[in-house]
Amino acid sequence: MKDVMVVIKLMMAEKRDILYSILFGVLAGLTSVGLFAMSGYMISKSALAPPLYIITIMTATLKMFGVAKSISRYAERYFSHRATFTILSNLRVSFYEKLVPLAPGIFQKYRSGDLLARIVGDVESLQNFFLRVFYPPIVLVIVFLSTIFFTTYYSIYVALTLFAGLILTGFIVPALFALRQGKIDSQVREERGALSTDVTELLYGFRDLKIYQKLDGKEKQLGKSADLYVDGQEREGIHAVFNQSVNALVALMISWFVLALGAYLVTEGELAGLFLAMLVMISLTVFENATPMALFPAHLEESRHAAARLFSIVEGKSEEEGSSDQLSKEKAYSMEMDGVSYTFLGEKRLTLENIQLNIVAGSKTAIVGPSGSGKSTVLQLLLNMYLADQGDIRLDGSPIDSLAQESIWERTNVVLQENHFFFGTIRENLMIAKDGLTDQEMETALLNVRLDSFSLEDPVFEKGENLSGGEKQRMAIARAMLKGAHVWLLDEPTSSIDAVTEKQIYDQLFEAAKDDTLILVSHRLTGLETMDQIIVMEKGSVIESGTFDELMNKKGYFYEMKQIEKSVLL
Ligand SMILES: Nc1ncnc2c1ncn2[C@@H]1O[C@H](COP(=O)(O)OP(=O)(O)OP(=O)(O)O)[C@@H](O)[C@H]1O
Repeated sequence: MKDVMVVIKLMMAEKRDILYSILFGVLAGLTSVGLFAMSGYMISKSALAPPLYIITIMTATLKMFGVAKSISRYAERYFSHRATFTILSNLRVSFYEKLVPLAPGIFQKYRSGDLLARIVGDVESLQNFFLRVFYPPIVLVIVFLSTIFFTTYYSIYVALTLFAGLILTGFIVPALFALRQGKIDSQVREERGALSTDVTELLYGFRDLKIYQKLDGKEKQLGKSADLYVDGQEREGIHAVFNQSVNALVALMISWFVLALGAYLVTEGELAGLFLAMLVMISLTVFENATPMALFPAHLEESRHAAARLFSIVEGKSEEEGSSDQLSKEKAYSMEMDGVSYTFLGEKRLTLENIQLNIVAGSKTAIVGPSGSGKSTVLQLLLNMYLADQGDIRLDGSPIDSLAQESIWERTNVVLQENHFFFGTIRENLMIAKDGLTDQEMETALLNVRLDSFSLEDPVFEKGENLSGGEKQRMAIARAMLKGAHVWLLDEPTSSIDAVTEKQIYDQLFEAAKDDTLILVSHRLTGLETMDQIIVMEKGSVIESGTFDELMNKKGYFYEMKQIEKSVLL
């Protein structure tokens, strides 16, 4: 229920539309009852051949009720849907804001398809919360109680019958069906998550599945998930319609009972026959509002589950949480790690163990070591993408957890091993580096990374499919150069680039970063002579550090690696 309270809190931002929805909902309900009551009364009254002016007044009142009913029903739909869409949009924004600080750690816990199913599907399920759970019962109770109050004036017995009908169709019948509907709904949600996960797997792995001729198997699996989901939806639909039909049947039987009771009261002389048709019409109409209540528990359960599934992802994170200290925009900052250890979620072995690092502001550092030794993880920790399990990380002397994440990302030029490119043009992909970039700045950046054969108008396909590995890396470097921050975190930025181009790019890059702090993760050991510091990692630990000459003179691990590299290159 805690999660539903979060939704209610977000909903309350739309108080005005909620009030209008209730107000017009009540008006629509009352005018509808009034319209039918009047028509019932008019039929009986007309049979007694009243003067023409009475019939004219009654006809005019009937028309007035008809028009008022249509207008208020329209207004109710308008305000309730407007409120729903605004609430959904608030919900998406609030959820996204909570999700951002958790990324990319979130991908260790959830598969992307499942995340997508939650963000799209569960948020969408919550639209029923306001439309079908929150305000309709308020409207129903007000309309019903007003009608019952009106009916007591004519017959207390009919009023009591209507009251019993309200309890039966509004609460008892829906509660009887609620349990089974809840089970079906939760199955359908699971099936939706599974289908979404299978679809994303197939889309991401399409090429490899084709090459390894395993596409058929995956497609069959996807087909099965789709069939299960469709079957689930069918079951859900049938059960929902059955619930509504049973509720409608109960409502109809109560109207029959009102007719029989009314007829008996007329014969007993306790009710004027003139009002019998009116009371029956009232009963038929007032239950119109109660029939949708059959789905109330199902929608409530669905909303509760959807909210719980959604907020379980961001549990414990509130918007107020997080630090607000900022790093300086103007200058390069220092970075320190003191006894830092880190283990990936679900892993048993330590990924990083007791790391000591001291990166002086404005210095150039290389981190080298065999594949899997933890170099990239160090960069991720310095970016505050992952949180260290033990030890302290300080940026510019401040503990990393006292700094706003945004400020760290804003002050760093980052090139990771995998960089994302969006569908669009080269210009659009470069423009994400910084606001207000001019075409000339972007063209210079392309020239600096030797991509001047590209024009800013050239297309970029989804995930940069039409760019080679080296071109993608050069685009990523260009983007980092355009950002203009004073700290550089580069994770093997030129691994797919030929040696000549690599040298030219590094010349430009080191010139641009001459006063900045720079960390370069590299497999290659060439060109490290000018670095202020080289950190050598193995199996999650720093095993050596020093300048190029110091490490070569030491004749340790780095020296050995250098000898192997030389022998391979010769
Ligand atoms: N998301 C993850 N979940 C679990 N384990 C991970 C994850 N990412 C990396 N690892 C593991 O952590 C260890 C360190 O990985 P890391 O990427 O930091 O190494 P690296 O030195 O940068 O390697 P490479 O030079 O191949 O890029 C590896 O053993 C890797 O298997």
